[in-house]
Amino acid sequence: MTQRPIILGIVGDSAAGKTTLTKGIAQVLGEENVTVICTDDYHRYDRTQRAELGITALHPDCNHLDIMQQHLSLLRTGQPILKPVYSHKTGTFEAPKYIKPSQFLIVEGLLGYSTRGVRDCYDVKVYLAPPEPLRTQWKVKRDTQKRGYSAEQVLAELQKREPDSDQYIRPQRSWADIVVSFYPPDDQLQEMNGHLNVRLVLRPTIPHPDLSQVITPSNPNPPPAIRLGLERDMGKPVDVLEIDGHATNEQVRELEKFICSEAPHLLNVCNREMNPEIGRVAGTTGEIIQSYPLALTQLLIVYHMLKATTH
Ligand SMILES: Nc1ncnc2c1ncn2[C@@H]1O[C@H](COP(=O)(O)OP(=O)(O)O)[C@@H](O)[C@H]1O
Ligand SMILES: O=C(COP(=O)(O)O)[C@H](O)[C@H](O)COP(=O)(O)O
Repeated sequence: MTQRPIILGIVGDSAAGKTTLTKGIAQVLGEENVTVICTDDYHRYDRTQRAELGITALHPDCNHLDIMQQHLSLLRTGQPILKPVYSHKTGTFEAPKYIKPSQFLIVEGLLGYSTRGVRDCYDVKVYLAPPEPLRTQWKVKRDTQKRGYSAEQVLAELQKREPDSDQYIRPQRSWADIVVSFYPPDDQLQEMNGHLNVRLVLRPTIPHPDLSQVITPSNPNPPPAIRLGLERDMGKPVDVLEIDGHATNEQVRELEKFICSEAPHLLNVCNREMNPEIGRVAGTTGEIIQSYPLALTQLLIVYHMLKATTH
């Protein structure tokens, strides 16, 4: 049993859902067992300086990626760090914070997989890739409600950032063990967060549970609510698991039980009475999000984190 912290990376563009997923996973693992780090704290310039220099927060040069990597290497061996603190409220830096990692460490942010050295620090790597229209909707909502921007400012900022998103953020998808995309059914972009489907790209870079034992191919018309397929992602073969927001409790339970039976450490997590919270999480704007697709995504990620403790 390993003594060092198990490190989960959650990377994705701004408002892709990193903080929300992080919170859900920390809830499942027990918040007292989890340390969370947001790599926005490693921004090199504050908001005013970025505006003066005409650089976006997404550009590698706008972040102390070398220090971030040093810190992750220290945390990986259980050592403490003095982490910088960036405030989204004021757009400035605050006093650094002493951080000693607990049993699990979640590192979430924009550029977490941008160098080889930093990628080597994680046990499990997740990339969040909602469809761009949904991310825009999420970003406008959050940044107007929580960060004091107008909708016009957010849309203009997204446009300004697009070249950096394309060049530096999205390519990181290729390094992830699991790519998570929540998406609205039938491409309807309404406010239906409770019923979003999820598409999980499972790369063979970590050993996933053999889901083909429990999800068998069936008549595609109408498509079943839980589907498993073999596809290509960025040119490489991957398994793709899709769970619809309208999947029934019974269908979800079967998959949940199978994943739980594969990892004895998950027994506590899998007991719904002990974990009524599974799949329920407060979004960064305070709303309660509860869905089976989210619950199963959390469960699969936690499965890998707990498996990593036994290596
Ligand atoms: N899985 C989800 N289901 C529904 N809404 C979500 C989900 N993830 C994120 N959101 C919405 O998107 C907003 C931005 O998400 P957040 O977690 O703050 O993104 P990030 O940390 O990547 O910038 C949240 O305030 C929430 O309203
Ligand atoms: O893109 C992000 C990252 O945060 P998140 O991934 O949570 O959206 C922020 O906009 C920058 O950190 C700049 O900060 P600010 O908006 O405070 O200038």
